Amino acid sequence: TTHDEKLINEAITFIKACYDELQLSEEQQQERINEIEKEILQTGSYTHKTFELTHGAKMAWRNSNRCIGRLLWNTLHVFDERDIQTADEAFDKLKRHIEFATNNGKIRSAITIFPPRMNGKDPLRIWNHQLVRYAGYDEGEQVIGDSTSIKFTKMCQELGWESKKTPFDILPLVIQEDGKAPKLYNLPEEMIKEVPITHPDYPDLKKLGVKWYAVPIISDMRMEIGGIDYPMAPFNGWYMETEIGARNLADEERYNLLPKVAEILGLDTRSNHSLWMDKALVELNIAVLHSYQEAGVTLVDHHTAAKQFKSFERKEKESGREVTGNWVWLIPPVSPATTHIFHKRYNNQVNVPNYFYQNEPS
Ligand code: HEM
Ligand SMILES: N=C(Nc1cccc(CNC[C@@H]2CCCN2)c1)c1cccs1
Repeated sequence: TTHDEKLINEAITFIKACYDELQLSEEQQQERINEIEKEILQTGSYTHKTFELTHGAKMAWRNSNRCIGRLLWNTLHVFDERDIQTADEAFDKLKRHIEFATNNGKIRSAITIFPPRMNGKDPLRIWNHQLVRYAGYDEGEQVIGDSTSIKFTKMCQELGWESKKTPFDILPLVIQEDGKAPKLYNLPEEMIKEVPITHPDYPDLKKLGVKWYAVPIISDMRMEIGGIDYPMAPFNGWYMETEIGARNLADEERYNLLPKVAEILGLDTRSNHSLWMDKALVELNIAVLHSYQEAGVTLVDHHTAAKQFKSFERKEKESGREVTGNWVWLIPPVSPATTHIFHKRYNNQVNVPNYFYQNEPS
């Protein structure tokens, strides 16, 4: 079938599912399908109405197989910013997103949707993986900061970015307009909430001078709804503690804190069977939970998150929808077998609307 026929079919599939869920009549559905068919045949594409875009973004979250946080899919705050055209205007909307989502620590899940891909071209693109993230510097024998940011940090420096080279330098936003040269935007420090990591029983942990940022905002994925691609649609939720305590701060290739935590705990790090690494790991995750609680920043522990996911499974069944999921990503990296997720299987079929990886912008 031609490009237009393929798009018409994808649009019809989406409108039927979306209008059924919103309990809109068959007539409204058929009328809208006719209207879209006409627009596609005349222009090669079609434009979502805001209510379709809003529900589509929620359906995309609900279909995200790797996400344990899907119980709240219908509470997503959607900002429709498809009339934004310049990088400067986009920067203003990204600052608004950060402030709305942070909400002084009572995090609100949100997505800001910028113009869709048209004729294979992206009107706007963010080059950052997340709106807030730490820089990484490869100083030969040692890495300073977040090793996953080394390549992006080098690119920022080539674009003229200067920094203090601490382990926690907040990266600038890199926003590209219409395939042109990308522009750098520094986020106001006061806008970025961070959490110092301390432990209720081990005061010495504070001496590590470790912190993490409050709100994870993914800015490099493509949202697909009814055959339309949205290459710039940053979305945030809140963290599950293991992401910070068992991966970002624990991985050898990241901040590699387990040996330091073990020393503070006075553990015997000479033998594996003392399980010192496991003890250090659990205490680091306890510290992360404690620190975000102290700072009044929303965070969920992996047991609560798993229980919420169980509720999501029940609610979806009641709604007559099959839950799809990616077991490998859904089990938490700490004590996975203590959750129900570990002991069952999930159909990893990828449905649309959904969020996908996309080619790096250039
Ligand atoms: C509200 C709190 C939320 C929690 C606690 C949560 C938790 C998680 C966790 C722990 C992961 C695995 C991340 C990793 O291992 O790197 C994940 C993946 C994912 N989440 Fe959620 N999530 C939340 C909200 C959201 C929202 C609002 C969206 C989108 C609207 C979303 C979409 C996704 C997607 C697309 C992935 C897969 C990312 C990838 O493939 O790299 N989540 N989520
Ligand atoms: N809690 C979150 N964590 C999350 C969700 C999606 C993607 C990511 C980043 N994942 C990429 C890293 C790097 C490879 C494996 N994990 C984190 C959320 C981020 C945005 C909304 S929820």
